[in-house]
Amino acid sequence: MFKNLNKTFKFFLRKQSTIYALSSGQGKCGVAVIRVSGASTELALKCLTGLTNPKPRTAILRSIKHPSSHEVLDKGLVLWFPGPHSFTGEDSCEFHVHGGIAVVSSVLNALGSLPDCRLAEPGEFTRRAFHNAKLDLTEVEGLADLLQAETEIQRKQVIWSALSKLYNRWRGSLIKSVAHVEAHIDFEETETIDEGVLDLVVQEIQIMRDEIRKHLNDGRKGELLRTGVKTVILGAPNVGKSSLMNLLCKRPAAIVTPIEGTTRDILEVTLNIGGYPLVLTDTAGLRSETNDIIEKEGIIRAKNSYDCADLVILVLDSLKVYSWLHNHPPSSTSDYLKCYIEKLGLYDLINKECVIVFNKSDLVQDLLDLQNSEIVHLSCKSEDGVSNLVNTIGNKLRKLCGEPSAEHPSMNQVRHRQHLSNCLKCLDSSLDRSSSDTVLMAEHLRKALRHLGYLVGATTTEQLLDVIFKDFCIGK
Ligand SMILES: Nc1nc2c(ncn2[C@@H]2O[C@H](COP(=O)(O)OP(=O)(O)OP(=O)(O)O)[C@@H](O)[C@H]2O)c(=O)[nH]1
Ligand SMILES: [K+]
Ligand SMILES: [Mg+2]
Repeated sequence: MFKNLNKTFKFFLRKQSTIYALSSGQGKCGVAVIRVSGASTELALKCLTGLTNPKPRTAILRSIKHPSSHEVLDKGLVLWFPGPHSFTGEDSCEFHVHGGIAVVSSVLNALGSLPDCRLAEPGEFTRRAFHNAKLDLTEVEGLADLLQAETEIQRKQVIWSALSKLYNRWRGSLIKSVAHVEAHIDFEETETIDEGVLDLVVQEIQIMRDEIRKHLNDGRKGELLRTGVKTVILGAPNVGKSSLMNLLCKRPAAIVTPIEGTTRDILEVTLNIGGYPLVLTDTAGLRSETNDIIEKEGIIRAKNSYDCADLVILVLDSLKVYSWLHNHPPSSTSDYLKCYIEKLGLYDLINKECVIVFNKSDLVQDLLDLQNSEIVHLSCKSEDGVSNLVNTIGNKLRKLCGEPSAEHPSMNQVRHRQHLSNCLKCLDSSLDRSSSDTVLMAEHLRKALRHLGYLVGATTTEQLLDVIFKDFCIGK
């Protein structure tokens, strides 16, 4: 078996060429960083800069020349990171050159002229770091998220090391449990094993199962933070939905006119409110009395967005509320709201997170008494009430996404949820006390372990052997 492993490993080494790429942003910039990784890195350094035996991790100013024409391409800083103490785990180096397009492409071409050197594929540096056990899968995902994180809280949530630590702790404890159950099975007859071992395993599995269950019940907080909270603006025609959208995104994204039924298509903008990512959708005004087929289609689309929304911003026209109240004494604003929601056909609104906006407050004399923190007065015209609206939305977002912290990392990947749910199912089966079959229990635990392994991208056989040898001193 080891012989085969060695062969595979050598094959892998032979296949690995040295890769290079521009790792700072594309286009004109002050300094560009070109990264090289792989076995021929040292050779590349020597051919381009004449350096032999450079001091590791130290910036050295050198002329960078083409290896065959010896033409000076640029003068820049060069850094050498011998493996395994580099990002990828391989020998690596960096060229910090002037950021012009011509300079960058001439250095890339020079590297390309060396044997075994080729341009890196997207993500290849990270993939090599993963292969060399510099990062586990959750950390790789974390790095990708970090590069994409647009808002402050998203950045905070990219606490992949915390997630990775948590998953690896579960995995470590499960590896131990599997090893203990297997040893129990193997040594049952010889009575060299303590009976209490099995009870301890059951206890540990119960604790882990509860922890994973709690982690899974986080209300999709991490995922929301990663993909953005789907927020839909809804209301009757002409109440000012598109005006509200434009006000929040600070540009005339949607068409606003005094004509009812202006908006038909779904319009989406991405926003950052209080550090939380938001995908805001403007929709067609909801009404049943229209014969316009385009508007009808718009209303169907609005209802569809409502169905998959995480947050609803319900907009009303204050002037209409005012006159309705005048004509229907002694009704209250909450009576109006009930009728309004019913008329729009939003029966299950109660099950959604919702912010209610009484718009066009500039048109009424006295503000209506609302007595509800989820309702805000607003005038899109005078912009009165905007900060109150933003705060109210911000509170909702905090409720939906939570405040991620390193102590309570939340799941940010659908993939994590799948593997963890599968793992949980297996743990439940392993604890099914109706059968006292330890062989079956071990089988369920091994399956659970496999799912945690998929999660962090690791195999388990060797670690299992480690525990078996360490904990039981087999062959002593
Ligand atoms: N006085 C006043 N007028 C407003 C306010 N907000 C919007 N309006 C006006 O109300 C009219 C309708 O605004 P829109 O933003 O197009 O309303 P809508 O809800 O998107 O309309 P539809 O897309 O047709 O359903 C426009 O003439 C706006 O200028 C406000 O706060 N005060
Ligand atoms: K309109
Ligand atoms: Mg509109």
